[in-house]
Amino acid sequence: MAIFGALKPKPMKKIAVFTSGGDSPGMNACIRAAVRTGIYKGLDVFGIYRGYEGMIEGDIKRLHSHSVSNIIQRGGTVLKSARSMEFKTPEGRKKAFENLSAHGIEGLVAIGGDGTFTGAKVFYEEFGIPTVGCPGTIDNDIYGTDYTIGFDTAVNTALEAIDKIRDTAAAHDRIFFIEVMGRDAGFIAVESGIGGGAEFVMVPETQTDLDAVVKSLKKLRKTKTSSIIVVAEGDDLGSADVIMKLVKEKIQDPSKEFKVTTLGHIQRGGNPTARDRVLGSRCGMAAVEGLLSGKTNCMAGIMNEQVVYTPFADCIGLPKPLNPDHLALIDILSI
Ligand SMILES: Nc1ncnc2c1ncn2[C@@H]1O[C@H](COP(=O)(O)OP(=O)(O)O)[C@@H](O)[C@H]1O
Ligand SMILES: O=P(O)(O)OC[C@H]1O[C@](O)(COP(=O)(O)O)[C@@H](O)[C@@H]1O
Repeated sequence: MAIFGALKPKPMKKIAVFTSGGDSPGMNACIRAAVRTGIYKGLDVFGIYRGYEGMIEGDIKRLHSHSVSNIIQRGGTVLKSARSMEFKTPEGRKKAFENLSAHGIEGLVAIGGDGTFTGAKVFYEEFGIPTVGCPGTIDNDIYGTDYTIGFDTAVNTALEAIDKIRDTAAAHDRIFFIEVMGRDAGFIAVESGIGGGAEFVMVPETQTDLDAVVKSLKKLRKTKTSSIIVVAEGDDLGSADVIMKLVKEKIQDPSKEFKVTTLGHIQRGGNPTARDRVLGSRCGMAAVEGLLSGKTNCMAGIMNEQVVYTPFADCIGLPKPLNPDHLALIDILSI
């Protein structure tokens, strides 16, 4: 007799976890949580080293509870990360599938950003290995989670640098352009700008009005002797250096000194903050629980303090806009 009804998820015995794309502080907490949740639920858990590159090369090892001891406080990723061109080809993905099959791996936890989820989606659609993602990027530009793992640490790193630059900017009456990371998104710039008391924040999401900036800077000079301008690396006008030169040219005031500091990869490293450790741990656990309950092709994120599973298609395809209240705050508080 045929029995109809909802299909029960096939019981899983072996899963693997990997980190891919840009690394971010808190990824280790996420790995640790995925590994230990898997073991707690009776699974064999494997680690894939160097993301999709390691999947293609078969760089896959069994992980135990002690394999993830003493990593929660560390930046970077113990599984290493890589950007893999070969995974973008059907041949590369076939090799990856063969390696996973050889280990009997039936489910994946993919920790990374939108590129990682794009790869995971294509791979799932081709080979059907259930995959749940965790949002690991400092940029916070992923739909389906209030914050991404690593964002809070990156903002705090940028903030610490801005505080230090502010001391010397004030001492010498200088105008500083500080470039923070954010190829396509201005979240780090906005939050570090608010926290650092920046006069202006320039982000890829909005068109930067150079004339308005110059006008305001000239006006501000009557009340302030130094200024901090935070520029996201992907601003439409270019890098902090390019923007500084454009502003300098327009201000035409030889008494004013302009300086540029590019913070760069220090924002990607360092010990994760408490927030990133908790977020990483929650997402890692939710990813494994999601896999075991039959979820796939989606990301485990946290929205309003609750675990939420969002299809990869939405995480990749839907925009995550900046909070307009944050932008207004910068304008008002910089007078
Ligand atoms: N369209 C795609 N098809 C297959 N794999 C992809 C695709 N886009 C990205 N990937 C894989 O995901 C990896 C990580 O993506 P990347 O954009 O570098 O980082 P992030 O995940 O941090 O956004 C890439 O190196 C590539 O191997
Ligand atoms: O030096 P890399 O690895 O290209 O990383 C730089 C990039 O990392 C980021 O912080 C995050 O990028 P991902 O989306 O790939 O995680 C970008 O803002 C920045 O341009």
